[in-house]
Amino acid sequence: MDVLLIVNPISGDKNKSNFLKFAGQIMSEHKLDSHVYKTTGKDDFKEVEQLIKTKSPHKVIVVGGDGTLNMFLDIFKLEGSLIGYIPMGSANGMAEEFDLIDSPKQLFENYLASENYFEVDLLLLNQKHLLLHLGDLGANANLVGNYEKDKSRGLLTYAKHFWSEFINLKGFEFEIETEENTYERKGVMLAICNGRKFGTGIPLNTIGKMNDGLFELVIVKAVDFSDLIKATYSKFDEDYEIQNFETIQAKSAQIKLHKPNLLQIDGEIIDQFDKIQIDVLPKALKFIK
Ligand SMILES: Nc1ncnc2c1ncn2[C@@H]1O[C@H](COP(=O)(O)OP(=O)(O)OP(=O)(O)O)[C@@H](O)[C@H]1O
Repeated sequence: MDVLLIVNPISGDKNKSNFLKFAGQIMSEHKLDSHVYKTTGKDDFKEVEQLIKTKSPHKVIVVGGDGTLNMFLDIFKLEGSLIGYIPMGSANGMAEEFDLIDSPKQLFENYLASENYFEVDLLLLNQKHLLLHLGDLGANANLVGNYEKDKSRGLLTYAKHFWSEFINLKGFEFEIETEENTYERKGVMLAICNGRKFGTGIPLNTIGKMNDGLFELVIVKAVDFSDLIKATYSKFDEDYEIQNFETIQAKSAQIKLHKPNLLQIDGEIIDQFDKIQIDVLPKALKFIK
């Protein structure tokens, strides 16, 4: 198969029917052997795994938020298709990271036309969970968790949970052991970064590269948390705003928490953990450029 197009119909509350019509037309004009898979939120991994294993698509183009891309990492990494990502979620950290500024239609045409790609590392957490972009423990994960549980969506609901988390910021203690050192620390958030920027464009660290075989752990203390908010308004001034965050770069690490804490990966809540082993899977994915 030439192209498998995976679309999350609900991501970002965005209507994708125009885009789908356009994509269908272009693919039939080019006489491409293609298939469109719309996610349902149930058994998507199995369905896509089956499609990829039986049809071996040359390119897989994913339309949705970071969470949609994350759903299929395990199969993408095994089968080695070229991946095109079209951001249409509510928060699109990967779009910021890859600087995807073209419209969805333009991106789709670019991906069909190009055979060039760049390779990207993945992080493996506790031998089980794949992280493409950013994960964290503490304040932000709690915020994502409370937002997900809320029946209402949208910016106002997000703001409500943001303030309740911000007013009740709770520090937690943890130990980080890397190949080189052991660190005893306390913070309100511990970020695990393959990339550098939140979906809003807020940079968490300035040294991360997604293909260097390394990751960054960023410790955010209560006083620094307000910097994160300030940084929202000055996202172009990376070096100035985030100079306070302690950043530990490593090839592998183990985090031990004194008490279990909620972990979010690429915007999705995973579970509570008191121990997290982090390893890098170097150059595990091929993204079309
Ligand atoms: N048809 C569907 N109905 C409901 N949920 C779905 C559907 N398809 C996918 N999902 C869910 O969508 C999530 C991924 O959404 P993604 O993060 O890409 O978009 P988003 O709009 O940015 O999300 P959010 O608003 O939660 O941040 C996954 O948890 C997946 O299970």
